[in-house]
Amino acid sequence: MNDLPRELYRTEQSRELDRLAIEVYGIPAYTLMERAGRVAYRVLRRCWPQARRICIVCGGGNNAGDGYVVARFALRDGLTVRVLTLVDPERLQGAAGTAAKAYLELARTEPFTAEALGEAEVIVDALLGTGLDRPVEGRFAQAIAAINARHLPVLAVDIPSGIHGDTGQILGLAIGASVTPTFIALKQGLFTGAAPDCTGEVIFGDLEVPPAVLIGIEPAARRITAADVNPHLAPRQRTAHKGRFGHVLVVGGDRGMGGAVRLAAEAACRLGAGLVSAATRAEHIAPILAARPEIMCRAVAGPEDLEPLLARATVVVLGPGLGSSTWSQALFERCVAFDGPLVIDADGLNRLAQAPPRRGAWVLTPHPGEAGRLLGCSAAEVQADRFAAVAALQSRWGGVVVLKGAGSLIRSPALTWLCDRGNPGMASGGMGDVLSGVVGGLLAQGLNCEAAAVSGVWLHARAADQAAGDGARGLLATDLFEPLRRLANPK
Ligand SMILES: NC(=O)C1=CN([C@@H]2O[C@H](COP(=O)(O)OP(=O)(O)OC[C@H]3O[C@@H](n4cnc5c(N)ncnc54)[C@H](O)[C@@H]3O)[C@@H](O)[C@H]2O)[C@@H](O)CC1
Ligand SMILES: [K+]
Repeated sequence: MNDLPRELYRTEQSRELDRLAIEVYGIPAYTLMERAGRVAYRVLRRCWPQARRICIVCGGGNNAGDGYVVARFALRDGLTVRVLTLVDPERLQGAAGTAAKAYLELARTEPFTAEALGEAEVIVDALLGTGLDRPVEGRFAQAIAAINARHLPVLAVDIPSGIHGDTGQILGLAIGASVTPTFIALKQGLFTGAAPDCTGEVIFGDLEVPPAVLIGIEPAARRITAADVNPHLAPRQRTAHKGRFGHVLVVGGDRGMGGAVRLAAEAACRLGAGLVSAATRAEHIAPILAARPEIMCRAVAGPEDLEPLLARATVVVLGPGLGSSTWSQALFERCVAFDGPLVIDADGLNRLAQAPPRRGAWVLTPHPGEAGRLLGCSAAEVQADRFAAVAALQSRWGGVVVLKGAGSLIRSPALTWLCDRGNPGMASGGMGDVLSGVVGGLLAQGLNCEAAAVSGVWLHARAADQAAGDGARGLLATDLFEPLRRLANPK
């Protein structure tokens, strides 16, 4: 994954890049297709070196053209190749028509049937690429369902058929691939929405297109890499003291939800905040202190009790376990007026939905359900276009917005960032509380909202990957603390 470029593009931009490569840089369309097919074939051989029987399923566009090139390379290597078509190869146009013709000079194709998948060991999905412009139905849907039903290794050419390249949404039905070699530019939809369940490993081929082609087309989003994060985590000076690293105040933990405060507060400690306080219900004080004596715990009965704490805080994390009582409402109202950076999560976001204040220096960290409540739509509608949702949230609420979920998105006034790390073990209670504390801990050390959100999301996901090891099921939020500490001190 580390070899992937960091720039992400929309499909219309990737088409423009193709056009520039062809028209301005003089690379013939068929040459690009040959290179795409060669990359895909190499990936196939590398992933399944023992496979001898390959089935290539082709649609009617350039994605199919890539498939015909793969078929030709496979034939040349003496593999048993079956090309199954959804569109008569004689009808293919342009470079795809050339690729189909070159294959037909060597061998025949057959119309797609589920039975014709026969004894295949690997299936190549060359049905639909970035030209997908409507929901998959009819024969295409039947073909995708039949391929998925085989549970065989599948290589998806450029993008799994049925996935929309801009949103990662499944339009109707999509191929579940094991690996997706993708070309020229990374499509932003490969890494979020439903796509992470469908792509398998994404492998990039630049098709030898000169980097100059990319100049002038502003990427739609950026993948976060270590290079974006580690410069913010420079080694500390020997003379450092805790007064230099901020004071995080975590506010939340209504009755029955004290754990959320403890998780956020400990996460802020683990990221290196100088001091961390928690303001919560009286009954949570003893258990939090027993578990983590480094956290300064204060019982708050109402907003007046917050005053001395807010006076000392440099950052407030508002929301973990905050609940929806009158106590919660009063604390919320006082804290959103805090004169410093804020992280708002969980119940804090639900309160924001009811009373819309707008404020610059904050990081909002909704999951799709909370994002839906803020935008007045369903979580499913948020998931259908996460890029649009995070942009709408940021434009309405200001600050920096983190839309959580596979392929977390971070939207600042200037940029959209995407995190392609993390694992399904993070789908467990308390993970969001840890993230809000991580971001708070980074803000306390002087990072701005964008840098804290980008770095926090990435460190949190990387910590979860390290903690999960070989198995995501059963991962606990507290398992992230040790790897977080390691990651907060990059070598
Ligand atoms: N020169 C280029 O432009 C290159 C393109 N490449 C390949 O070309 C692909 C894009 O090619 P195209 O723009 O021809 O698009 P596609 O190959 O994705 O297919 C478009 C065709 O599918 C039809 N279609 C769209 N949605 C459908 C649906 N739901 N059900 C049935 N049919 C549907 C369209 O009407 C159109 O005929 C890329 O994904 C990539 O694989 C690569 O060969 C690299 C170079
Ligand atoms: K495809």
